[in-house]
Amino acid sequence: MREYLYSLPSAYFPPKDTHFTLFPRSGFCFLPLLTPKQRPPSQATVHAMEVGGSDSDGREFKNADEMWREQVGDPSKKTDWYHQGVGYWQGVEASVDGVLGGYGHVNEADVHGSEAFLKTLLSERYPNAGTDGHLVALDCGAGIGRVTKNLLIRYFNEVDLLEPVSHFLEAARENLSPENHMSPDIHKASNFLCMPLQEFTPDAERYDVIWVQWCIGHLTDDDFVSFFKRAKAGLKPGGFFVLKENIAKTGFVLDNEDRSITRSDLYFKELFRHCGLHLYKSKDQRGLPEELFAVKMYALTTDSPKKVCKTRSKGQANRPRIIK
Ligand SMILES: C[S@@+](CC[C@H](N)C(=O)[O-])C[C@H]1O[C@@H](n2cnc3c(N)ncnc32)[C@H](O)[C@@H]1O
Repeated sequence: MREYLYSLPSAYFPPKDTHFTLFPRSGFCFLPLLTPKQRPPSQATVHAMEVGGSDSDGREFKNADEMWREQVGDPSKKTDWYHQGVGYWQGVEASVDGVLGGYGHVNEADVHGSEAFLKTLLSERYPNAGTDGHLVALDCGAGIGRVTKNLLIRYFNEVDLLEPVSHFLEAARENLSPENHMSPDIHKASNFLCMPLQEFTPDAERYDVIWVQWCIGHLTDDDFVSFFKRAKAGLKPGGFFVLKENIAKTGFVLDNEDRSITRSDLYFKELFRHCGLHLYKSKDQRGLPEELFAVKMYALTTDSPKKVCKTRSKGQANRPRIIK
């Protein structure tokens, strides 16, 4: 499986068919793309987590289980995993460019894509929000408050920010201070919570939307599932999650530098099932540079989608029937 791997090329001249790891943090990490011929048989017929993956040094794993056992197989390794993940971001400048791994220029496309998705969701699920609602959102792994400042604060009356890296959170507090944004009396950043997702439990039914963008890769599968299970209780009735993430073409890609994994669409869907969440809608983010991972937005609900009422087909409706 690994014969398509080549030694890492010059960082500045990636050969064709290489792939930046989502935010090529240091800018030195290129991962090979699988060509169609090299792809594993068919993910549809294989359990998503049984599909192999690779890491940023070109190592291949048989399946996710093998990778997780090696990375976080005992409690001290798991502590190291989270310590190194947060440690990585502690060394990053508190700026848009910093939280976007040197790709600050994708901010605009990202915000546009998110806004279109959010608007559709709000109009479908909160048609009266503009007139009689008081909407509250949670921005998870909020960094310097980029998503809140450019998007959430315009649609929600209150936004809470959760972020484990204190210098990012302090920058967010500054960026979102009442004098730095419009109409602070009706739209405000309320709580700044310095904490990682795996330790967080929200207040019951506080949020209409819980937004999780570009941070869930830091969580192990177990913590992913237990986070969403706890966070469900933090949603108001009718509320929903938005998860916006990088998508691996197949299986997963482990980033050895910042201790995160990029999961495939099928991998995510399997985790959603474990969380007891329903996929309400999803959308691909467009307009990002080609060398980056694909990015997808998922809207997830705790209630199952409404059953489609079966109407009789025209053929049946017009057919003579016995009057009972
Ligand atoms: C790529 S940045 C994205 C920041 C923000 N969501 C945005 O889109 O601008 C990743 C963020 O995840 C945060 N992070 C790392 N480990 C985390 C964890 N265990 N729980 C929550 N956030 C974490 C980092 O500190 C960093 O702010």
